[in-house]
Amino acid sequence: MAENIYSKGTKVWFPDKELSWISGEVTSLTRNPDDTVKLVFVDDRGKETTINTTVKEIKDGREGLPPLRNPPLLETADDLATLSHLNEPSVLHTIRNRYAQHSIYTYSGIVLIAMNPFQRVTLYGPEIIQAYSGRRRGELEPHLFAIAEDAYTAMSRDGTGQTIIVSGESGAGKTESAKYIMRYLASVNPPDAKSRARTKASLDESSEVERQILATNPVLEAFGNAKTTRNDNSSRFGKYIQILFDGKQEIVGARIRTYLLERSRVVFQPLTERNYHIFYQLCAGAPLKERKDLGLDTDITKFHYLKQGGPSSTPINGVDDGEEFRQTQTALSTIGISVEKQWAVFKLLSALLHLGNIKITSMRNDSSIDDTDPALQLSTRFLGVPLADFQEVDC
Ligand SMILES: Nc1ncnc2c1ncn2[C@@H]1O[C@H](COP(=O)(O)OP(=O)(O)OP(=O)(O)O)[C@@H](O)[C@H]1O
Repeated sequence: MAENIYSKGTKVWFPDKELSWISGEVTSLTRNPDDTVKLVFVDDRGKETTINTTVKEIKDGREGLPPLRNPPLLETADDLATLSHLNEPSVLHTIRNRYAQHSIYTYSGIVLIAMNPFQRVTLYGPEIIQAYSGRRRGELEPHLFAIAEDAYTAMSRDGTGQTIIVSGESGAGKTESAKYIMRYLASVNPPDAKSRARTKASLDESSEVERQILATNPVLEAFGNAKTTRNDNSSRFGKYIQILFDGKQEIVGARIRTYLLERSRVVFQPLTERNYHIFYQLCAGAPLKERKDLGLDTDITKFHYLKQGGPSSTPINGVDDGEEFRQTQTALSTIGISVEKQWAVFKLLSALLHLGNIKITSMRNDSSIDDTDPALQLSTRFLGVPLADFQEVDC
């Protein structure tokens, strides 16, 4: 019945140019004997809207009828699946209300929706890990740790692999969320341990393999993340991380597969954006001798491949590239890459930077590179390519 869906005082939503959606309510409903219905609404700006419809159209949910608003009690529900009216404005409004109360997570059935807080939040400490470990979903506030715990429990119980998919637009918080999930999994004890959650002290003493797994993050970010207009630390690749457990549910290793690295960024960056972090880290953090040997400079404007984003692209607010370089080196060592190999990689990166500085002179039907071009000499030396061979390559 029309009166059951819309009646005087029923709260609804209207589209709004400024706010996306604005609240309104039914101020009168007239049902005629021929089952036509006249609905009058007033929104929060005082604008009146009249809709002529029929009982059948209301029952069928005709397009164009304003979506219904939920009762206030449900408007901060921690699971969208419990909303009486599940429509776009109700979903957005509930998530917004929760965000205003500092609850950045909301469930939607088995899915966890995360709103990026864009600031440090005290939600991920060892005491919170302890609180979620061994608890069922729904016992505590929605959280990434509850999702990780669910996956861990299902794996232990059923002995089958579990998958957590993290998706969202650029800057939504996927990388951060995946790191917290990894940290959680690296921090919980197997189900038969005396205590499900580690104490703070034993959290600090995580095993070598757990530390190695967590150390993959700074490495992947140094080589695969860059500043973009949307995100200062944007992952320019997709990744599939497998965390491997033994029969006792203890972590024994990890496998990481990466996909579709944005390779073009190495040679070109749009205005305000940067190349991959590692290049800036290397220039800022290489010790004096190595910097000299590799022909690097702390002034990144000396390199064509680093300066195309313009002066506002670097440094990144709150990021010390030199310090990050040391952290990348430590992480590389933790995952077992020798210092010698690390410098072989850094030499290759330096070769790329010098390649970008080679001056190519175009002639009528040809082009040439001057033998004495220092960028040519350095890049070929670091790549181990004879200078003459390089000059002759047809592009
Ligand atoms: N849970 C969080 N707590 C605090 N800050 C966060 C959180 N999640 C994201 N951020 C902030 O938002 C920024 C962007 O997040 P993140 O890099 O995870 O996005 P993304 O979805 O992986 O983006 P991209 O697809 O561009 O890689 C982070 O650098 C961080 O500053």
